[in-house]
Formats: sequence, C-alpha cells, structure tokens
Amino acid sequence: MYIYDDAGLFDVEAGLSPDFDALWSDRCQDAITSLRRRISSGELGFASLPERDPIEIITWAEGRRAEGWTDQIVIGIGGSSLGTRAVLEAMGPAWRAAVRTHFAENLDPVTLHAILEQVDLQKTLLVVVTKSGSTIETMSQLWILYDALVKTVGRAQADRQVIAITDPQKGSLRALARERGWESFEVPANVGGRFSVLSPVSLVPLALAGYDVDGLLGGARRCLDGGDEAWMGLARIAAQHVALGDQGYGQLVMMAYGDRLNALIDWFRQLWAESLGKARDRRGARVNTGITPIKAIGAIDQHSQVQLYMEGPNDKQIVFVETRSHSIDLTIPASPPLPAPLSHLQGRSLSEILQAEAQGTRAALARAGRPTACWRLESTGAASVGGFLAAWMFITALAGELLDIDAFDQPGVELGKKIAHGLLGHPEHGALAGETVPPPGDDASDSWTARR
Ligand SMILES: O=P(O)(O)OC[C@H]1O[C@](O)(CO)[C@@H](O)[C@@H]1O
Repeated sequence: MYIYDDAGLFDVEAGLSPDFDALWSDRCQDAITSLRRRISSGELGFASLPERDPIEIITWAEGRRAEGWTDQIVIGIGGSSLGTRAVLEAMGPAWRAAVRTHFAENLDPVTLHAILEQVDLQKTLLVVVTKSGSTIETMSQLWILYDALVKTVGRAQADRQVIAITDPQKGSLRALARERGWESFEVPANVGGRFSVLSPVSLVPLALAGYDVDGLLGGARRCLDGGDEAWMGLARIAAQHVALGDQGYGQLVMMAYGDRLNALIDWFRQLWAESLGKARDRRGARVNTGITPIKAIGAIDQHSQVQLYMEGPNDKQIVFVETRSHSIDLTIPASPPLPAPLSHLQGRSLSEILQAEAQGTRAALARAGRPTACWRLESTGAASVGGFLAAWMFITALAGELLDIDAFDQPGVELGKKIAHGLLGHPEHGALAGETVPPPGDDASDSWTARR
C-alpha cells in the first residue's frame, strides 16, 4: 500500500495563487490528452511497463540464483543505474539480499578497484546496462571488469557471466552481446533511460538480488487506479510545480526523511532535470525551462540546509517525503532517566522522532512563507516505492506537456561528451576539443568564461 494523501497541497499563501484551479484546469486537461495520445500511439513506452508480466524475468533470476552466484556488479550510469539503486536502497536492507549488488557507475578508479577487492570473480555476474550501448563510463568499466573476469575464469566461462541490457537492435553493446554470445535483455526502443526503472534495466538486477519486482510493478499500476481522476490529480501536482516555477520558485528541494531514500532522490533529480531543463519548445522557439532539483535528507540537512531554506531567498518549493512505517524501529529506553529537558523522549521510537522532526520543519517553513508539500509513503516496501516512481514519471511527463517541451530528449548533454571523446583522440571530435578547451598550460582557473 502506498499513499500520498496530501501530495502537492502547497499550503501557504506565499505559494500558489488563489485562482490556481481556474487558471490551470484547462491546461491540465490538454496536457493529459496530449500525453495519453503520445502513449497510445506507441511513441512513449514508459507508461505501459507496469502492465508487462515480469514472470519471465523472475523465473530467469531464480534459475541464475540457484547457480550460486554471490555478487553482481551493475555497470551503468544515469537512468541505467539510478533506478536500481533507488529501489535497492529504499527497499533494503541490501546486505541481506540473495545476491549482493555493487554499482560501477562513476569512472572512479578507486571505487572500481574497491569493488574488485570485495568480490570473488568466480562467483560474480557482470550486469552491464546501457540503452545507447556506447556510454563512455559504462563501456570503459565493462572492459576493465571483463578483462579481469577473463583472466580469472577464462574466456568461455567469462562470457557466461556477462548479462547485457541494451537497445534491441542498436549500439556497440548489442553488437558485442551478439558477437560474444552474452545473455541479454532488451530496453524497449520507446523507453528512455530515466523512464526505464520499471523495464528490464532495473527489474533484471533487482530480481537477481531477490527483490519483489512483481510488487513494484503492482504499486506502479495502482498509481493510475482512479482513471481520469487519478490523471487529473497527477496533472494538478505537475501544474503546481510549474506554476510555482513561473512565480519565481525556480528550485525544487526534495527533502526525504530517512537514509534509505537517498538514492530515490538521486533518481528523481535526473528525471526532473534532464526532462524539464530545455532551451527550445516543441516548435523550436527559444525558451529555457526548468526547475532545479535539489537533494536534502532529513534530519541531517535540518542541521545543514534549513537555515538557508528558512531565511535565504524565497525561491524554493520544498517537497517532504516521509514514510509512515519503517521495516525496523528502535526505541529510547525508559530507564535510566535522561536529564529533564530530554526526558520526554524516553519511550519514543526513532521513527516517531523523525516524523515529528519532519512535521516541525515543514510547519516552520510554512510559517516563514515557504511553499511546501508532503508525500507520505505507507512504507518503503515494493508497492509504495513502485507507486512513487510511477507517479513522478507521470508528473514529470505532464510537466513537460504543460511547458510545451519534449521531456524525453536530452540534447544538452551531447556536446560535453563529444569534447571529452575528442580530448581522448576520437577522430571525429578532435577539432571540437581543440577549439573549445583552453590550450595546455593556460591556467583558466581564475577566469569565468561564457559565450552567449
Ligand atoms: O543508458 P545509457 O545510454 O548508457 O545512458 C546513460 C545516461 O546518459 C544520458 O544519456 C545522459 O548523458 C542519460 O539520459 C542516460 O540515462
């Protein structure tokens, strides 16, 4: 069960204008119609993922687990890893999983080396995930890990330990999987990375780790249970964020209470930032849309960021994420007695205290005239997490419709990648790198450069 009962109810006068509904309800309806049309035409595949039966993946994972693998290394970045990490951490505890999961995401040699130190490659599967099949971070790390695997178990056995998750037809990883006979799964061609958490991208490693992927999809399906009314509820939340953005609240802090929700916000940040930060609308006119997502973790960031949120520029929309129940709880012992200013805490559970802190912080921000909303998950079980993921994918897609931009591309990330490839000797991008990067020895660290 999941709930987000007062999701999106921004509750201070400083937030939404009183005529919000009058101003936005027609636009919400248009956004819903447009998004539904794109989904039913097959252009967008993310919405139908929860309808797919995961039995094939579940059965496959059970079979592979029975072979005795102790670890999997998920090699991927962005949409190819964040969703998996979000679910694993939220639903945890991951260290009790049937197969331990390690993430080779960033190109950090120390991290990758540490992973290699922790696993026994004879008992480890490499799960490489990339929709495009050519992401520099993913393919570089794959080649290092594959080389280590071949050296440990030999080429024929190594090829049985690699699982590729990529586009059905295109890309270097698909070509490699065919050439080397690697087991593979498909990322549907009409599902982009940041909208792929309910596809094999995450379901395969999650099922391998022994997580309840069926429950995850069930929770996601429930998000649209109410039909038209549910669609309107999601569109209204999207419109609230967009309207607040128009009113000058250009930053969205997602503040989640609990360490387990850390990666869930990382996943959200990519979804929101890449989908809505755009320079052109759908007709090609210059726009510059976007609401900057910011991560905060309660209660830690009460002691780090809340001063700024309370008294700094009033430019933030603050979304609290709480869970009603925790899989484990601990209580402060009633004796021996604590000194008087703290004695009221005795007998209280940590989850009670955390919840009071979330409510206190939200109330204080509201008093300071800062727009806030709260999402309360029933728990961090499969259904709640699935519902949260699906809801935010729909909200983000609907926000894209309201802004009249394409929420499903990311042209702005390409130039930096090409320059990096050029610097590393890619024949087509070398000139670009030479032109853009300051010449060697030119210390540009004291100058701010911007081209308009
Ligand atoms: O799955 P891929 O193709 O490796 O891409 C990884 C990530 O890189 C991006 O394309 C951005 O560079 C994201 O949109 C994507 O999730």
